[in-house]
Amino acid sequence: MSPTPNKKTGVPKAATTPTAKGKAKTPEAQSETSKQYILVGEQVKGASARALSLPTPTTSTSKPIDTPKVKAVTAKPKTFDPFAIHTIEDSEDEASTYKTIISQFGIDSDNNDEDKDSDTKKKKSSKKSNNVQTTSADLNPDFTFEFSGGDLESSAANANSYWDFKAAKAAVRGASNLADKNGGVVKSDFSIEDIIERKRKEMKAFKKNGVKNLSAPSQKEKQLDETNESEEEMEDMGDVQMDKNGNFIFAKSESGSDNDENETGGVENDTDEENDESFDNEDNDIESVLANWSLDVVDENSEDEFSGEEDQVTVAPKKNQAEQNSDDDSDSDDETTKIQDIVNEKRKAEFFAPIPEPEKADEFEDTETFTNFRLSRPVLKAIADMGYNKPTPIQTRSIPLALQAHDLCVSAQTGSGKTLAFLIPMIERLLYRPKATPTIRILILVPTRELGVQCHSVATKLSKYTDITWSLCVGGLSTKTQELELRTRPDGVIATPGRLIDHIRNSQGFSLDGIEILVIDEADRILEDGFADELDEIIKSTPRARQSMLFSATMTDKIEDLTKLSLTRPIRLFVNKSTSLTSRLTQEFVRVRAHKEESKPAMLLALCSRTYQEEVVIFFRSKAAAHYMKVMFGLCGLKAAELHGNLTQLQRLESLESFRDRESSFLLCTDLASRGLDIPGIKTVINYDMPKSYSTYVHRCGRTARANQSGVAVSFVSESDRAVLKMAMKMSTDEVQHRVIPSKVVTRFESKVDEMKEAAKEVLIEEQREKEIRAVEMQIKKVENIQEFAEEIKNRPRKTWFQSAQDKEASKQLGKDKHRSDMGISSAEVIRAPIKRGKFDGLSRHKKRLKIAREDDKKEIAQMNIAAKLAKKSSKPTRLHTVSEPVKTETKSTAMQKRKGAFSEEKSGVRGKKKSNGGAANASGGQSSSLGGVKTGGIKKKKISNHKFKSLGKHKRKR
Ligand SMILES: Nc1ncnc2c1ncn2[C@@H]1O[C@H](COP(=O)(O)OP(=O)(O)OP(=O)(O)O)[C@@H](O)[C@H]1O
Repeated sequence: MSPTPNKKTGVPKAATTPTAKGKAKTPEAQSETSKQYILVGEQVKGASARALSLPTPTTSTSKPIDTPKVKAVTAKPKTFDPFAIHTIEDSEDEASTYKTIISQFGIDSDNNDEDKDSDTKKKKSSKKSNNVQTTSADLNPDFTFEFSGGDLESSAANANSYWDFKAAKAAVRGASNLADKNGGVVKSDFSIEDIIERKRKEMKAFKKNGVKNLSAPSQKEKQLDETNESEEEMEDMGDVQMDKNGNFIFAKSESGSDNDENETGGVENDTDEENDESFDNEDNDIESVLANWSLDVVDENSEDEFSGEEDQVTVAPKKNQAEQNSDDDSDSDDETTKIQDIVNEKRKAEFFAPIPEPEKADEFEDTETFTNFRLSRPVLKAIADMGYNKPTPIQTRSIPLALQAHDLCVSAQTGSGKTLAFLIPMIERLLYRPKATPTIRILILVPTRELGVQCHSVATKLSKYTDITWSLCVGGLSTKTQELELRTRPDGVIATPGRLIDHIRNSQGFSLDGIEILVIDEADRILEDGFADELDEIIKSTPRARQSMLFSATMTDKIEDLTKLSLTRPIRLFVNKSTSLTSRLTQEFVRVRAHKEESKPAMLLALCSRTYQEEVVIFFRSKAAAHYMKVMFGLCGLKAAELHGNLTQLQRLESLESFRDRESSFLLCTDLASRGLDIPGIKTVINYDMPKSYSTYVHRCGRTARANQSGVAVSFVSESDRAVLKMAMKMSTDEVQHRVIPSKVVTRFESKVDEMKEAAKEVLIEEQREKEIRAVEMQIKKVENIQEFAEEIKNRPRKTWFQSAQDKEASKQLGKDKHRSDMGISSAEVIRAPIKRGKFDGLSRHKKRLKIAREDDKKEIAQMNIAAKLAKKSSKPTRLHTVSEPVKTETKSTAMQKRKGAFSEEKSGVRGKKKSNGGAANASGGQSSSLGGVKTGGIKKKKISNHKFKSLGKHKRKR
């Protein structure tokens, strides 16, 4: 059986062509296709050109891969929905079939977890082995990958343990001390919960008896009370300020925003500048959209019209397509856009490789199981253990291409399974690595620590039956532990950019020279300004001949951004429109009128106490607001966890754990949690503050309605949020809903909030004191340590930092600026002036050249557009008097020409003649000629003024 080569690529079709639906292959056939698969790898052009040791799964002995025997499940149940939740009732028959297979072939049943662990341990101890078969010796040689994805009970269990915090928690800085304190369990030693609970009880007692049941203040508190006697009327508590009436003021400045959560000191922000601009332009249109909402019928201010207790939910009318198009048309210059599109498409066609033929056809849409990818047995078994039976569309498309070592640029909806789409092929390829010298071959970059923890957890699970090792290098975890781990040269490293650079610079012997596959998850985020310097440094440290894969739900295909990554003819796989949300998501909007902004806490409490009571993620624009609401929720008796950059790493992990384990019903967070986090079962996302960019909105909403589940996204929309609202309505394929919380209810909750204000203030003050005490204790401990280990500290090699303090501040500032613009914080609210950065600051020569080239390209496109416009203009019949009319607009380049003196003047005169004679500016050089021709009247005026300036000194000119 010889593979049929693909006409274009020479790649044998058999390698990527799935078997017919439901058909299982005999072991012989499987082994045959495995042989073909090896051939495929050898023939892949890009792969061989890069001379990787991982391009395709092949052993050093060139033995055919020992692929699993696929046993046909004869009575194949109805077509499988990959995401369907299998209940015992609907799958009883299937379950019995599987159980027979399980007992027959020794696949782990639910009580076999320990065995699995011991299997893994065994494998770890025999890691030095040089052959993939050695690992599979630990496995049942008769393992069968069944179509339904294995033991259903264990899949359900696995679904809940997608996240595993144990490793991360154990690696948290100083975790061992905490474990000692807490009897072996790693737990943070300070929690605000106790303070809130105490205050809540006091409030209750006060309400009941009219007496404030104050607990006796501790000695430390007494001391602090004395020192704080001279407190100012306005208390500054870091993020939250309080006026003398006890009202909290959330600083709109950067102090409250979650600016330092990513590993660079940048912010969790979103670059969608183009969209932002168009939002601004469209601002007026939204009036009509809002007016169309049944606000005339239901007004939260009018009690008579709506005096019931239930929220009213109505459908917000959507403009029809024609109206939408006409709106869009009026916003943009048709001709210019068309030309831009053509130019862009041309550049993209040159930059991206065409999708190889087999993937073009929809044949993979029907891929029944993971076996069709010819994956090795250990990988298939791990997939089955995790409960996955059918690849999602993005997995179907990207796995075969990734296995063939192509560079990929992938965009697919949130929750569509992108993590497995890159992990499966990487693990498969790692199985065939040369093992003589351990090398770090894979690098996965993620923007946030939590995403790193999650990805590490999935990678570890998928590698369960292999000897592949992973290391997690993210901020907040012990650098020492990571350093030791990196010395063992794990096969793959999952890292946040900042921590990775710290290791590149300071961990002895650590380098990225051996990297063969680079994956950037949430790539559009990492390509943003906040990470620019880090990314440059990382890319420089990895070999050019590597495979690179970029993934995101809002992936950019802007070539300007992608060139930074030195990709090799990447394939663009955009499975869904990158800005569209799943149709299983219901979008609701709650209008917040300008004078009702201060009612938002009450509205949120009303919503969470009455309507959305469980598995709710709430996004705030600042850490301070999230924390304050956490106190309010606590005082109301609602169990809420918080997740933002003001918490320690351990607290962050604990929050996630408590939310994941349903100990807390609400997760109050900043955009730190907006990307990538996969917590099964989230039912609702609430945008307490609407983000300013639509792509952030997409990522936030994407925390629910994942993996074929449905969900609701509720957003509070203020006057200033109209742009995103309009975009959301435009992009939504379904109707969006308008929710009105009755004013009676809001008023009731407002008085509750008023009642709690004093208690909340006390909680925050108490917390602040606790923190101060701890800070002093830490300081004392630090001094003691310095004294005790002075000699050792002196002898340590000096750490070098990627950025000087000034640089760090500058890039932080950049990020903050971006965050402010994303969150719509006006410059008037900004306290510090932004630090200016030179255009080419921190860029290598190569990068500088690229940037210049890109700018040149931009200029060229702009000039072409102008030329086209003028050509269009000149083709129109001209009114006689227009010839002598002065021209209002002028481009920079013509102004420059004019400054060049007599020669250029003469030239422009000639051009002017050309124009008036010929009329139409021809394409070749027509651009400047047409410009010169039209603007004769204007030139003279401008020229005089230029001369006037020239005769002045530089400083005078400025004035
Ligand atoms: N083949 C599959 N069958 C069933 N469930 C799957 C499959 N692949 C992934 N999943 C599940 O889908 C969920 C979402 O996966 P994942 O986190 O990879 O999504 P994503 O596309 O990366 O989302 P985001 O864009 O938000 O990062 C996970 O809970 C995962 O367990």
